[in-house]
Amino acid sequence: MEIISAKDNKKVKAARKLLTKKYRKNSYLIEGFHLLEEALKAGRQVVQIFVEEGKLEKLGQMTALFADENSHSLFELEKMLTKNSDKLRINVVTKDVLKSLADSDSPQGLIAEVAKIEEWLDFSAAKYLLLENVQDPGNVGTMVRTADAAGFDGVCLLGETADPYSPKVMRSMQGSNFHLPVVKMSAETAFAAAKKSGLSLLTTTLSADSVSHKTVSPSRFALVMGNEGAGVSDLAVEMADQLVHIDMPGQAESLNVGVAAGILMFSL
Ligand SMILES: C[S@@+](CC[C@H](N)C(=O)[O-])C[C@H]1O[C@@H](n2cnc3c(N)ncnc32)[C@H](O)[C@@H]1O
Repeated sequence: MEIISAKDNKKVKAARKLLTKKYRKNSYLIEGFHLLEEALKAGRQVVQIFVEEGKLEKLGQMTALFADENSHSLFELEKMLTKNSDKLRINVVTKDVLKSLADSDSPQGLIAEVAKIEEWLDFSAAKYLLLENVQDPGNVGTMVRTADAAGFDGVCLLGETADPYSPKVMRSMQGSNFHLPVVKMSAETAFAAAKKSGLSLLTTTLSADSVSHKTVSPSRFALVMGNEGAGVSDLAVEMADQLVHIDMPGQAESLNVGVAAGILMFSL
């Protein structure tokens, strides 16, 4: 198999072009074997892989572990790997080329292009996290990961919330997006649908009419977290069944949104 090195200027350029958003319709990039493993476990379709030279065998071993007849994409991947078919593109590159193609400084040996799927969320389960205009990718990814860890049933990204497919959000989700639905929606649709399905809308705000989270214990709820600067919208306040805050005995004006969400997701 051919190995693309930094000397193959044209090929490196072509690879970079393939990975740019413009040339990827309905797909996104992940980095590292761990995230590829999570994507494969979730049965996602892998479109192409850039793997560091010397790590092809690791890729083969890992994907072979997942290959089974119930998982078409994994089965295909394994078949492609062994038969070197051109359907799934596997590009072997030198370490420095991989680094130059990656978004992060340490892509951990691999970049994979994964096809997007249509995700759906109907609010029929017990616990949902709604992020309203949360802009920091690290905050968004961390909250999705925490929602997964705390056993939430889905996360809605409302308004101007950071794109879940951006490399930074993808990295900080650490594969949790493969465990629970992460869906973009308008705030109006999400609040109305959550309430219609009988969930209590718990809006976090530091306003004087909010109550301490220790006093609320809803059985099914949607928790609304707000923007890092402006907090939640007026609509989230109007539609709320309960306005809640975490008591802060110290002098800080507010908590980081990811920290507040973490406390609430593990205590409500
Ligand atoms: C930095 S705060 C926004 C502060 C904004 N000035 C306000 O009044 O809401 C960002 C988000 O973190 C959450 N948050 C921060 N501190 C909180 C607290 N003590 N209790 C509950 N949520 C909190 C809320 O979701 C808030 O919208």
